[in-house]
Amino acid sequence: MQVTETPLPGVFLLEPRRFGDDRGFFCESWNKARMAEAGLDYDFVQDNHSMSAQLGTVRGLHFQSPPHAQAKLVRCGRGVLFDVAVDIRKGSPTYGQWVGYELSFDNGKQLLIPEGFLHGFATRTPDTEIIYKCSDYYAPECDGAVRFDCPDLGIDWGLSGDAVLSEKDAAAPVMADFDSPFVWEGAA
Ligand SMILES: Cc1cn([C@H]2C[C@H](O)[C@@H](COP(=O)(O)OP(=O)(O)O[C@H]3O[C@@H](C)C(=O)[C@@H](O)[C@H]3O)O2)c(=O)[nH]c1=O
Repeated sequence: MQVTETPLPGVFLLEPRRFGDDRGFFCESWNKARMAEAGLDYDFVQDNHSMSAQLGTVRGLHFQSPPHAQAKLVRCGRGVLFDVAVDIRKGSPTYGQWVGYELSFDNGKQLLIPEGFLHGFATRTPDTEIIYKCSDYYAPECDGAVRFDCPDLGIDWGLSGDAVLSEKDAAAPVMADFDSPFVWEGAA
């Protein structure tokens, strides 16, 4: 597993080693003990899998607030998506900054997003599947969102038309109207 920290400290790009043979490939997409040795010690308790039919679907930007905040380990099961993390920890030197990476079935890359970040993605192919591990269970009462196209964030999603959104995501507030429940606890 190649592990690379992104420009947002705490957010990591993971590239599992793929063992190819005549049948296809094999990879370990998560190995708790090995990742703990690399400093990424997470207890994931829920796996999520969604499919977005239309190219240009955006899900996000989402978070769960404490006491049910979630770290997530994200990968693409089919097609291509653009995955984004945004720092929303008040007082963080990188508050409001984002990183985005193309995750695809072909490249096998994964994004590790800790608590205190928004997460969202845009699909770059039809019928795109995302699979992600979460460090806490779904808690709808802690569910929150920020508009994916908030001008203060200025995320370049690479969309060629209007995004396909859920009603909930279309009604999400922009950063200026959003009071983050997360506070930066200092450099690790
Ligand atoms: C997230 C979630 C949803 N649901 C249900 C609630 C609802 O009826 C249906 C669809 O939920 P949503 O519209 O919130 O699904 P979606 O917009 O795909 O939400 C997800 O987006 C990505 C970007 C994330 O990071 C996730 O944490 C999650 O927020 O699934 C669960 O049962 N468990 C879950 O963990």
